[in-house]
Amino acid sequence: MNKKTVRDIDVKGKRVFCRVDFNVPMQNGVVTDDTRIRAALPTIQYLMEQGAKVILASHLGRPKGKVVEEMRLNAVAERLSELLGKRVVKTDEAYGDAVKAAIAQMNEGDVLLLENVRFYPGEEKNDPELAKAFAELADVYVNDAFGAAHRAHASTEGIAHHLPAVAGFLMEKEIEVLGKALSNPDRPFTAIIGGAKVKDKIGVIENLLDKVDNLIIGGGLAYTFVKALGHEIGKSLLEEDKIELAKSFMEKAKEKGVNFYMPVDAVVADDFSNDANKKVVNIDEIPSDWEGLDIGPKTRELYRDVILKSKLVIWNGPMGVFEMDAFAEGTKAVAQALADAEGTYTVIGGGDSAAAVEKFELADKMDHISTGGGASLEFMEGKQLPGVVALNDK
Ligand SMILES: Nc1ncnc2c1ncn2[C@@H]1O[C@H](COP(=O)(O)OP(=O)(O)O)[C@@H](O)[C@H]1O
Ligand SMILES: O=C(OP(=O)(O)O)[C@H](O)COP(=O)(O)O
Repeated sequence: MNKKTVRDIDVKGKRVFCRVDFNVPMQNGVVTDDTRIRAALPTIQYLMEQGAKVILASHLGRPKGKVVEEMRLNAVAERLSELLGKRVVKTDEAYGDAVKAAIAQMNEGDVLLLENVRFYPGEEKNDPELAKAFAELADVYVNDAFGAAHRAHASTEGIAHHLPAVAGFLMEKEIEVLGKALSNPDRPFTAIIGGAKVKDKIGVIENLLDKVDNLIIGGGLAYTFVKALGHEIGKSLLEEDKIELAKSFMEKAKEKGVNFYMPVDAVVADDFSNDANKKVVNIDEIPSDWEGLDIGPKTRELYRDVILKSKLVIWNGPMGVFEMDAFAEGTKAVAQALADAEGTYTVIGGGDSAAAVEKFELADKMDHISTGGGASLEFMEGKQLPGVVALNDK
């Protein structure tokens, strides 16, 4: 990565505004998954050890510029205090005089968490005044919020124009792993793209077709490709306006010598529910009033073989409706193949694929699980992430 990191600057005694992504799931005021908090610990602990005054900032949810009580960061501060074994001070605002006063009380190695930055309308508008108000709190800016790096907001982008601005360790690792995959991959390099909609994955398929040896398609979006081959897909998900695009992707794959893998069979159901009637059919035999909700057993075998023969695999998007146990087998089989693949570097794009490997308790078998769904998708589309671009070059 050609951006400066926390290693490149001296932070002793300095006030460090560190943007993290603590956008974590919560229920009844308790953090239910602290993965993103734990992922930021190396940077926070490093800053503490170096004698910085660590001022953390994050968004939570989408409060749309207003205070939403359930989206306060108090529970996050509590969980962070437990993980650090040190009390984290939490302010009720994210800038202004009260916050400045709290910061003035900090000693070297102390940690303070600001209130949800999205309580202010200027955050998502990247309002220069708000960026300045954040910058006034600190001497240095560190961005460790990979999950929000695709957002050009006041605390992820604007502030970087007012202070020395560097990446944290999580940001560095995410960019290096994904960056290496796209620029200098070990081969065979396989991408597995699933999920609901072709529309959401156009950019990533387009970009990856120039880079991969194998492209595996699954999930709801696969049915538009099946339709493009001329097969009936019953009530399966279809994006009529993307059929031509699906055809062009298959043609492009052929031209480029990319092996394009599609489901050869499917688990179809007579209703979109966990206890629907279901059966396995060949992909060209989907009955007219049934819908494909998972890849079938032959497809699972086929995909497993490709995965086991790869040196690098990137996975984004489930193979079926994995939230329902009846249609989780395909996604589980792919996760299991990744877990079993020895000598294969496995990268899980965030979002539902990360949720799936957690659900199947295979997370510790993966080499890298991205903390950003949208961010890793945009990165894989070949887009520049504003939160990274704004940091100081090496
Ligand atoms: N065959 C299918 N039919 C309908 N929905 C599906 C199918 N396969 C997967 N899905 C749904 O797609 C959703 C995930 O899609 P998406 O948001 O695009 O993935 P990601 O978050 O990994 O980018 C899941 O909720 C899953 O249930
Ligand atoms: O959870 C996030 O996105 P993700 O679910 O795509 O990983 C990030 O915190 C970004 O949140 P946002 O999509 O509300 O900007």
